[in-house]
Amino acid sequence: SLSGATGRKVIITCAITGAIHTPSMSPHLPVTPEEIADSAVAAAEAGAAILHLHARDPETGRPDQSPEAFGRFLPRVKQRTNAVINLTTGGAPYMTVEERVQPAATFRPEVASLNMGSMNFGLFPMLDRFKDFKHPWEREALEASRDLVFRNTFRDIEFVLRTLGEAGTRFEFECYDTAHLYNLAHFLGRGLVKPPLFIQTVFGILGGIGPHPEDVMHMKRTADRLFGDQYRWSVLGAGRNQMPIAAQAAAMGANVRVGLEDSLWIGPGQLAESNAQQVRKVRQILEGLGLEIATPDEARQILSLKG
Ligand SMILES: C[C@H](N)CC(=O)CC(=O)O
Ligand SMILES: [Zn+2]
Repeated sequence: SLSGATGRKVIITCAITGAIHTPSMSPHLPVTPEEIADSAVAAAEAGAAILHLHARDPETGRPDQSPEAFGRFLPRVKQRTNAVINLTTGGAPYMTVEERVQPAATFRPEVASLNMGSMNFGLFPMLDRFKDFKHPWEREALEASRDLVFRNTFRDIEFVLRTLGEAGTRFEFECYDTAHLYNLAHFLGRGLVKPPLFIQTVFGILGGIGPHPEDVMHMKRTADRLFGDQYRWSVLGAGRNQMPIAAQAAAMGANVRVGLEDSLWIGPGQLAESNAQQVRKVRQILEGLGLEIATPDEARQILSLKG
């Protein structure tokens, strides 16, 4: 059964590389198609049921949202694991929604991320922590985030829902604040999204809600009120908040997301050596709470995925 002998089955999502962190920040950030594929498979072997994937230019590490870039590692990942594939439609926050939707429209994954509102996306504070950059685009991207609006209008969101929904792709609804939960409720009210809703509440990104335990409570209370049992809750904490947020929320019934997309760390001032290392750490925390890890097929059942 999905609620194991001792505890509930918890879905671990691992976000392998993302588009926020840059290669000079950590030698362990997967950049090339080989690195992304190997890291994804290792994360699945460590216990991740869902793999959230972005692509990068192998030379510069710059985010690359072209279907070709995803095609360089996806077949290899699918050959080596039956983990659920979750392709980003967020891309990098400065890309257009037409560009951002291309990989998922091409590969029709079981899951695609969907950002539920427009927001400031403050990456520039990382310039206080990281000083030396190999590639000029790295510092430029962080600096540019002072003026950056991550655009996700109601028309953009509807466009992604219609473009991908037709192919049976379901969504990881990225909610960075309570407003985004209300936006999701709006689309539920219009029948444009179907329960169970996989809601990924995001904590600690500058421009979104903070990482305080009361912020976690506030997002959960709001989601419970708006969606009742029609949603499956998951949390991600950015940076140093990753494991504390996972621990608190898992004890309250949440699924969890880890990965180098969301945090480069494994401990205070200690860079994580791999995505799998973060999966093993969060797994330890979850099993310490008496919880069991969901397999990919159990995750498909919990989230009603097309499989
Ligand atoms: C905070 C995360 N970067 C949220 C994210 O993963 C967005 C996406 O890819 O669509
Ligand atoms: Zn992402």
